[in-house]
Order: sequence, then C-alpha cells, then structure tokens
Amino acid sequence: MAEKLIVKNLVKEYEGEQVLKSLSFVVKEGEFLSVLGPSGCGKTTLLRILIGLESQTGGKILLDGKDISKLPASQRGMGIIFQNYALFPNMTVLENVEYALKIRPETKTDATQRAKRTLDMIGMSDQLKKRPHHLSGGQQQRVAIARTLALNPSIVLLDEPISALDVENKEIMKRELKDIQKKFHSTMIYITHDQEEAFFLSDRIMVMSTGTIEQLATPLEIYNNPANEYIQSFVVSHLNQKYESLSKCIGRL
Ligand SMILES: Nc1ncnc2c1ncn2[C@@H]1O[C@H](COP(=O)(O)OP(=O)(O)OP(=O)(O)O)[C@@H](O)[C@H]1O
Repeated sequence: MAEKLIVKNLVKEYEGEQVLKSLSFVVKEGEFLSVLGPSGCGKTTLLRILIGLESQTGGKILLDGKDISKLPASQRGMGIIFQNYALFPNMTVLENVEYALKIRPETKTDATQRAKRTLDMIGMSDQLKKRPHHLSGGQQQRVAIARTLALNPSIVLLDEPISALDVENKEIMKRELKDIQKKFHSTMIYITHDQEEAFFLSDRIMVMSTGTIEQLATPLEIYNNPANEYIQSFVVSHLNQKYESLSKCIGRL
C-alpha cells in the first residue's frame, strides 16, 4: 500500500508546554488507522492539526507526497466527521448532503445526482425527504458520513463518531463503518478512547499516552506483543478484564 499521509516530528506547544512531543507516523492508502488514548493525551489536538484547524509548533505533514503543513483547511481536501453530526436541522437529508456539493464549482453541476448516489451507497435512499430530527442517532450519523464522503475527500478523519450513540446503535454503526470504508476505498483516521472500538475497526492502532506514541501496530500485534507496561495495562489488561467479566456473566446464565 502506498504512503498516503506522512507525519514527521510533529510538535504542538500550548503556553510553552508540549502536548504533542515529536510524533512521527505513516498512514497507508486505504488504511483504517485508529488513534487510541485516554482523555488529554492529545488526540483532538493531533486531528485539528492534521485537518488544518490548528497550526503545529514544529514538524511536517505530507499528503500524497505534498507538503501540506502550512495549507489552510479548505485546501487540504480532507473530510471530518464529528460526534455530534452537525447537520442543518432545517434541511432534508438530501439537502444536507447536496449543500456542500453545491457551493463548490467542481461538484455544483451534478450535486443532486452525486448526493443521491452517495446516500444510496450508505443505505439512506429511502429517507431523502426527512429532516434530521425525524431520524435516529445512527441514521443522522450516516447522513453526516454521506455528506463527507460525497466530496470524495483524500482522507476521512473521524472524531469519536459513535460515542454519543446508545449501545445497540453503536454496534450497528461499528459494522457499517467498516463496510462503508471498504465500499468507498477511503483512508480513515479514527480518534477514540475505546479499546474495543479500536480493536474491532482498525487495520492498525496508534496508541498514545500524554503527547507520545507508545505503539503503532495491528490489533493482533499489540495484543500479543505489547510494547511496554503502559500498553499492557491500558490495552491488554483492559480487554482481558472486559472479556473475563463478560464470560462470568454468561457463565451465570
Ligand atoms: N487551546 C488550548 N490551550 C491550552 N491547552 C490546550 C488547548 N487545547 C488542548 N490543550 C491541552 O492539550 C492536551 C491535549 O488535549 P486534547 O484535547 O488534544 O486531548 P484528547 O486526547 O483529545 O482528550 P479528550 O479525549 O478528552 O478529548 C490537554 O492537556 C489539554 O488541556
């Protein structure tokens, strides 16, 4: 797989304090990479810098071999999906997806067709005329995903996109996200603090502690060969404990 995104020695300081301490990593074309870490480790800061909403203190970001470190967000061609969907409440499902397409000269002419095609691929073609408040949380998130993917972004960044959903919808969306990624051949960077989500979804996981990368590997590699005590406790023991309590519950049934 080709190298889609290269991050070199990325540093971010706030008031003289380093919250990202020289991060270097590569995301491959078509890969699903999760950035997993506890609250405050720097996940959101990293995502905001990648997309261009925040500037880095030092380091470089290359997208398809081109240095985008200083480009504004509007010229990076990346897509972002947030936890809160951020749909326009007064627009229908179709209008929500059409909107971003219509304001760009390159997608203006076939905006409606493109929006319909994307919504169809995401399984929402029977909901086109509904407004967001008539949809479930999972359906709203699907519209938000369609809106982002319709623009054919170079990379999709997802900021804890399913954490606001109830347990049942979370499980459904987890499976759907994997299917959607395959269908659209997207490169995705998924921010989460949830070990199980990261293990279920990812080709590789980048585990962070405060401002640093502790391990970047496949879920299996991380589980079988945790790089250090931090990974052992934050990832491996956590998952083992979850499965232990689950088997105890099942044993009692
Ligand atoms: N604008 C800011 N000014 C000063 N410090 C900030 C700012 N934004 C973030 N930080 C600090 O940077 C560190 C990383 O924050 P960040 O929000 O990136 O973490 P996170 O891993 O995304 O956490 P969470 O999962 O809770 O969102 C924290 O110590 C935070 O207090």
